[in-house]
Amino acid sequence: MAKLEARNIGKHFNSVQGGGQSQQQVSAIDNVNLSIEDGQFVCLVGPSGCGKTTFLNILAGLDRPSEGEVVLDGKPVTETGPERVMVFQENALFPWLRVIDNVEFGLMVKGVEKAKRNGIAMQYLEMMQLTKFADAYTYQLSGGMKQRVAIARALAIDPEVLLMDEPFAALDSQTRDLLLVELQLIWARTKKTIVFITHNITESVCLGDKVAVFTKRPGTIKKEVAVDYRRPRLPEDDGLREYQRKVLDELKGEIAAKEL
Ligand SMILES: Nc1ncnc2c1ncn2[C@@H]1O[C@H](COP(=O)(O)OP(=O)(O)OP(=O)(O)O)[C@@H](O)[C@H]1O
Repeated sequence: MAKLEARNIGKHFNSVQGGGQSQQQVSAIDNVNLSIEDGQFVCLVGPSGCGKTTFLNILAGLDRPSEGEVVLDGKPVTETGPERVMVFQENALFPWLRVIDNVEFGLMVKGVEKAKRNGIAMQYLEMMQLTKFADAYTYQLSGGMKQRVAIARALAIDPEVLLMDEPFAALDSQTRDLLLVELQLIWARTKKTIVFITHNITESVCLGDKVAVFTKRPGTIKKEVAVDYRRPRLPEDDGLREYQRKVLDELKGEIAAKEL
């Protein structure tokens, strides 16, 4: 049985036009089907505006589909739950809290007592090589460090599924390359199921067991490219080129040349 399954998901939004004069329905995604195994790393790629974030929000239970259903461990998902945690692109940390308090936050909400949550948070900060920065405020950190704090905060809650919306998009390429390897090591250690949106084809084949390629809006999955290559993978690995080409071939018809 799949860990997480999207069945015929569609989503329409009502968008207001002409200063509120008329309403138009925008179909963001249509008939999206995706089956994700326990512990699998799945990347989602597609043209801008094809509905990837909409789809991830629906997997998280942050939004409801207009059609279809999401099934987690055989049960329909109707709302958010502690077993699924989102990691956003940037600016998702609380700037008024220290790093350690950010990582402890979800545990505090769950009612875990102070000493225990501090121990758990320190363990994840150590995993992310941020122990020295536990007492720093987030404005004192680089972009890459902030994203590592965000990942530590998500892992500290011990979710079964991590839903990551372009978490490395705002990083410089050197930091991103380091985090690509770190994330694979953490994933191997924690055995989480991960769904990861990216615009970057290299990133998608470096991370994913499979890459689901979306069409342009209304987005639907046109192809799943399986990436059967050793880990940890480095973005510059020659063996990943054939998978990059496969993903690119699928994307070509969907994307304006300037986006490639
Ligand atoms: N709350 C909303 N109300 C109206 N339209 C919306 C809403 N959310 C998303 N949309 C529309 O749905 C479509 C898909 O948006 P979405 O953000 O999911 O795409 P995306 O693939 O994640 O885009 P990008 O790659 O640029 O981040 C877009 O046309 C967007 O304008």
